[in-house]
Amino acid sequence: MRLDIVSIFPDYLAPLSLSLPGKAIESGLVDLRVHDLRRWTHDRHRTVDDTPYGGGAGMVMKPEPWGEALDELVPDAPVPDAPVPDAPVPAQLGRDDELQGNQAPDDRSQDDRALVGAPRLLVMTPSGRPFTQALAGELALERHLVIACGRYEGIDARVVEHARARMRVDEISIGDYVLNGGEAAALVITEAFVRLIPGVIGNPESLAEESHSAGHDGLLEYPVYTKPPSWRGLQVPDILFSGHHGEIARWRREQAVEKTRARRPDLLPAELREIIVGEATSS
Ligand SMILES: COc1ccc2nc(C(=O)O)sc2c1
Repeated sequence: MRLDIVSIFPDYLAPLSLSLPGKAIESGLVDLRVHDLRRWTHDRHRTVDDTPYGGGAGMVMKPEPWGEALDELVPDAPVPDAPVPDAPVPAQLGRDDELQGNQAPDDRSQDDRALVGAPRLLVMTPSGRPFTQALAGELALERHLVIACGRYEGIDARVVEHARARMRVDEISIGDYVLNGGEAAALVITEAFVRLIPGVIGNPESLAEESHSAGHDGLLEYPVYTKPPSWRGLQVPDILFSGHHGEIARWRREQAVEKTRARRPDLLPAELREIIVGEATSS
């Protein structure tokens, strides 16, 4: 995968050279290129923003630098008409695939598979669609991603409008809170999808039982323990010493369901949602 990230604070993306993303880059699985948006400015002050039309507080990112950046990073290559080689199946898709009826890539139509090879622009914005594990699984399949990190009050809307005419564009948010710019969000989504690229994590099985993974029905993870067996008067649950793998798996599933029910009932599979009949009929 080629990954271009454009920001006015390129140093903010330095942590991507550490840990897992760093290993993915060293191994050549990810070709990361971080760019300073000001490279595509031509005035003495390297201006990237201006006052908003219609008034209002703050500044808006000018369209020209972004337009020139995308022209350079995503030349107008036609969508590949050659058959797309088998796309690597993602280590996992998230639960909201079931909710949204998404198919695993091997069920994609030929057109969809052809698009997998076309560049995809991700614009980080608080008004974007929520980033999910399912989307992370999709992005792990892409060959060329460009991530645009907004700042100030956002990027002139014509940048996305123009880009949509020539590439796939997703406006994405990592959550319902306010950041100062898209760089932190870019770090988060990059960590989430790079680890799903086949070959990045040594043991893909470790992905199967993570929170939000389809292999775990999208449930939250069960509690984990390691040595010592007793720590500050707190014991490891006896079941984990039993050696009964079936019983241990059952206990872990129960723990995951209860944790999900308590913290994220919205993630519970329909068949596990409690129907409290008594209360419903007493009135
Ligand atoms: C102006 O640029 C911003 C500002 C806030 C923000 N918040 C994001 C989020 O994903 O929550 S992306 C993003 C970009």
